[in-house]
Amino acid sequence: KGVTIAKPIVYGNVARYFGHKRDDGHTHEWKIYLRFYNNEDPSGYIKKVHFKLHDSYPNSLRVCEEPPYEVDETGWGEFGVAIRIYFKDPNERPLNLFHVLKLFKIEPGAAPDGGPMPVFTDYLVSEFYDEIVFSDPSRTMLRLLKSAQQLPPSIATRSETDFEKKKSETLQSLISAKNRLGSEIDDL
Ligand SMILES: Cn1nnc2cc(CO)ccc21
Repeated sequence: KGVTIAKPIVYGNVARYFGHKRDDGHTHEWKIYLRFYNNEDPSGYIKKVHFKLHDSYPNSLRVCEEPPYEVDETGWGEFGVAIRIYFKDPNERPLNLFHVLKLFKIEPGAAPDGGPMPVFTDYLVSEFYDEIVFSDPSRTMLRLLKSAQQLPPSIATRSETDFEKKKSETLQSLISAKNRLGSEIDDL
């Protein structure tokens, strides 16, 4: 019968340049986050979320026991962050995601030697859309997955990228490309 439930997620980071280097060497404040699409409240089926920062951060393993699943920090460097999602159903293995913290844009060829130049833009977003797919979840897990409610829309939970707009634009470009290709084939 094979039941699969897909839960759309968005994860990534936003970053803002202070405008200068602070005495402690920090140049940016940033937030790394895991959000669920349509602002769904996953706390019914998610036990906790771990964010493993660079080892040189004090207590580099940050744990979120409830939503919002995010870490606010300041710093100067970009590095990989391991995100681990633990589910309430002990039969569901924890899920690992990986996100490279992005603080600056790279302007190719902007450096004096023609190489890439990191540019400190005021505000930057680096986020990705993905899905958690549950295959044949247990009866209890299935109930929890289906009963998830929506969270009250708060500023914090609004995703930075308008994925609905991106989705329709992508669909439109695919349709026009298909038509163009079709007419080219007709002209052959
Ligand atoms: C790698 N990185 N980038 N920014 C950082 C800040 C700290 C805390 O002072 C530790 C490590 C950091």
